[in-house]
Amino acid sequence: MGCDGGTIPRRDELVRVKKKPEQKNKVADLAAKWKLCAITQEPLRTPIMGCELGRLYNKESILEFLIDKSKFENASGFAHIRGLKDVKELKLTDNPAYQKETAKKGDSYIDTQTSPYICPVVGLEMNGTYKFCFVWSCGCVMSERALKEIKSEICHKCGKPYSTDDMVVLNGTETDVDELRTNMEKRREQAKLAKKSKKAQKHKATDVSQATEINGESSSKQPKVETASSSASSSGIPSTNGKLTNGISDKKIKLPNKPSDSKFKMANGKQGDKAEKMSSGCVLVTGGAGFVGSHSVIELINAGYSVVVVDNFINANHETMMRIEEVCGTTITNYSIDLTDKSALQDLFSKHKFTSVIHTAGLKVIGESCDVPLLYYRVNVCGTINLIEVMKEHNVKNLIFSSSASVYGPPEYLPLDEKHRTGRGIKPYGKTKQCMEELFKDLCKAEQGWNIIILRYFNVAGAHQSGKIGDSTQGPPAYLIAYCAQVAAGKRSEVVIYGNDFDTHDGTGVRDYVHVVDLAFAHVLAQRKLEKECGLRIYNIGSGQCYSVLDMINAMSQSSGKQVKYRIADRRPEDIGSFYCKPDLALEELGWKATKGLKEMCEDLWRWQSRNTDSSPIR
Ligand SMILES: O=c1ccn([C@@H]2O[C@H](COP(=O)(O)OP(=O)(O)O[C@H]3O[C@H](CO)[C@H](O)[C@H](O)[C@H]3O)[C@@H](O)[C@H]2O)c(=O)[nH]1
Repeated sequence: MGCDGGTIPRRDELVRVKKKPEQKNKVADLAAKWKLCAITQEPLRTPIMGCELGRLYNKESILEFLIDKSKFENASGFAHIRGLKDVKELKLTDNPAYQKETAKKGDSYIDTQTSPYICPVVGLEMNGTYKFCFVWSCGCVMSERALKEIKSEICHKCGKPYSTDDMVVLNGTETDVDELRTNMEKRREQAKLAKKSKKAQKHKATDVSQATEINGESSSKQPKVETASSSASSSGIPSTNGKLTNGISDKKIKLPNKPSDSKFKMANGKQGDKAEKMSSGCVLVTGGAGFVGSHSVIELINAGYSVVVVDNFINANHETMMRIEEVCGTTITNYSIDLTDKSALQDLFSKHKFTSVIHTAGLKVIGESCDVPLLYYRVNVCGTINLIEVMKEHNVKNLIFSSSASVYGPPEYLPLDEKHRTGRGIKPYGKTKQCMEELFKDLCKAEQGWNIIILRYFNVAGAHQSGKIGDSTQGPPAYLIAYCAQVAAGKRSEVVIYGNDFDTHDGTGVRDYVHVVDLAFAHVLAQRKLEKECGLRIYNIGSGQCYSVLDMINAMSQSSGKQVKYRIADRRPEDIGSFYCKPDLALEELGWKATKGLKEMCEDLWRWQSRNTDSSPIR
């Protein structure tokens, strides 16, 4: 019975042997690297981004990461990503043989051999078996074999020149990553030096011109910061007899007190100061480093307001703040705060006495909002709710809100007036705006004392006349006119016209374009309206003028002196033929109307575009 005769133990039961190291599942590792986002480990989906160390990410995850790094346990591993400028949207080539179904079998089965993407030159699949790279300057992805075979310094996919230092190996070996890190540091150091030398040159130029002035030519000139008119003229804004561009007389600029010390970290690296608490109050501009925000800050300062800026600087640039200061000739207190961080907002409001808030911050790309609606609702809606709650806590009840004409959806009649119904047939971006509009209406009904002006922007175009401020949003342009400017500048090969069979004068889509400086001035007039306790008001901010896609292409060709190439393609799904407004109410109640036409829009945009190429600090 049993084992009484004795069981002979095996050697490994008697002798302690060194355990073999646990074998890594190489297949799973490969799948993770090439199919999952490096930060969140979620399946990769377009738009896919690449960093300078060659890792792959979902754009949504990058945005989430930049908004709140504390949520990510592995944040330290991605410290090299400080903003959207530190990642590139990858231009991948679809694999015609790839079947989505194969890859959609869930967690249990990941086929590492088929990939949705291939090398555009030699057709190899991007599945981890072969080495793949992307070009940092243009984002085009191809296999290493293709690069060896072509041996050219022109990108085969987009035709732009590149250098070998520009190549980023995707999911490379440790040695590759070390090399990439060195290249990244070199690239960043070079950018820093270029910025420094540009600044030094500018100072030199200013010193020379000041010396000339002191030497007699114009020594009677007032220092730049004293009046709005002087800052206006320095920025190229026509200012005659102390009047601003829009015919309203200017006042002295109220300079914010110089910051000294505080627990607050200001975005411009300066320290805040409790003594700075302004008794007279000032205007808070959220998203003040963004496209509309930055121009609004300039117009507000020109009109004599004190301004504080908050921005999360994810999609905006610190350089923009410096340029606004340069254009206005004054320092601007600005903080790097995300509106989803309520406690940071509370700190900010207890530090400053704001009289009103101009709320331009938010995510704004319609197409992207369809891919990542949750993010859009969280940033646009939750961020705004945080802001409103904190405003209420501090009894700040004056608000100007950046809404969008996209709340109207397909027009039932034209031109669109403010009574046109909203909310039907609109995309998530428009829905977030609509949602906030409804909240404001309900809030004003329920609680006394709120003054809220909703500005529904039509198609914003142009840039500041100085050529220093414009739309510095990262990534490919999300709207037509910026696209035209990039084609003129040679950054893109052609404009794709989405449909030429609309019921319009030339068959291409017609829109209502408004110059960003005009639009910014609408915020100044809205601010004045708020001061008169206006309750809830909604205004269309458009020119009321219609221009087609071809009109825009021709105008940009003229302003730039370069032929903007185009080709006709199918309509975008659900695209609208004509979309323009009746801006009469804004004229009646705010005294606002667009003053700048198509030519000025294109000329100003071209000035900005041609001075801000990839080599400049604003990328
Ligand atoms: O590469 C392009 C881009 C656009 N278009 C066409 O150009 C016109 C304008 O298109 P945009 O994408 O520039 O602008 P939309 O009118 O579609 O949407 C814009 O206007 C809205 C308000 O009306 C919102 O403000 C929104 O954020 C903004 O992108 C349309 O006819 C469109 O089909 C092209 O032909 N090719």
